[in-house]
Amino acid sequence: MGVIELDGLTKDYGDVLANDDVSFTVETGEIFGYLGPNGAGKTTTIRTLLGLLEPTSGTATVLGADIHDEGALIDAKQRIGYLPAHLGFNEEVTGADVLDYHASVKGGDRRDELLEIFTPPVERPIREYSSGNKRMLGIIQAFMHDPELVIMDEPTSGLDPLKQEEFNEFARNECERGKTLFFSSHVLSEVRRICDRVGILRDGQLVGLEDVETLMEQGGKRVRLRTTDEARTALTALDGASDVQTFADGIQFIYTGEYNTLLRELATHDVREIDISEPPLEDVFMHYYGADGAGESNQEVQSDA
Ligand SMILES: Nc1ncnc2c1ncn2[C@@H]1O[C@H](COP(=O)(O)OP(=O)(O)OP(=O)(O)O)[C@@H](O)[C@H]1O
Repeated sequence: MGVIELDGLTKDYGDVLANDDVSFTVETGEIFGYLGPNGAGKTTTIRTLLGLLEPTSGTATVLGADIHDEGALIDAKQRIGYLPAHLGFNEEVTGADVLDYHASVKGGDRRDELLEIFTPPVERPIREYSSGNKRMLGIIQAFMHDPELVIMDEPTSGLDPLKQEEFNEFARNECERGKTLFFSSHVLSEVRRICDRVGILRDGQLVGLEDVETLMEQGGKRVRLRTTDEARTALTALDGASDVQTFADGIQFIYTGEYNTLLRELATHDVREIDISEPPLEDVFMHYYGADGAGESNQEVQSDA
């Protein structure tokens, strides 16, 4: 049995179908990234998994507990850490007070160890915290009772790049210790660095479920070159060439076709400069995010019109 299993999970808010028949399984020891643009329905899934929202239909289990079974879910939550997107700490108490309370409810064996890595000013009242300090306090709270599973909604938002990197390293170490991490994100580069597998959500529907390596392979290569007009026409007509951009003396395109075909075509032209690299993750995800490959922003423009 998976650590998290979703089976046809659906949440209809009335005017928005935020989760539409979502099914997937997260296995023990995985770092699973739950990806999607703003408003895709990630938070809705997370809150449903934790029993904070009632699904319209479908079900899920978390550490074997059915989300409709309140008692079982309460027991399971002793072994789950949760980092919400919006940290609703009482602003008047100190960070230490928050951690003391959490320790009294769920335990806090790892508190000191975590405070060595994440460094909120625990003696100060929360109202004096920056958003990064609040996030670090939230991370400590999520992990301090050494849970088997940690569910996080945008865990690195507000952290500076150095702390983000420390979080990534910490997450990988947790995974090696056999912990399972499930987190939502739209920061694609962090997903590349730390996730084993991703589920991609768009308009409430799961549109992709891949391991990260496969995702990157499917993304092809970005080819950028300076060449002649005639070569530009021939190269961009190749099977597997897409997202063509033209510059004054060159072109760039994404290539998912046969490498030998590309190399043979290149050899027949005057190529003055060439760079073949991994495409930006945004491009890899674009065909999942956008209905016609054009992406969310375009859809928003259309719907506003
Ligand atoms: N309580 C609610 N009542 C009505 N609609 C809601 C409610 N909560 C969320 N929604 C809508 O459901 C959709 C999914 O929202 P959700 O917060 O789950 O997305 P998300 O992927 O977590 O977005 P973000 O990355 O911006 O946090 C959005 O269109 C949102 O406006």
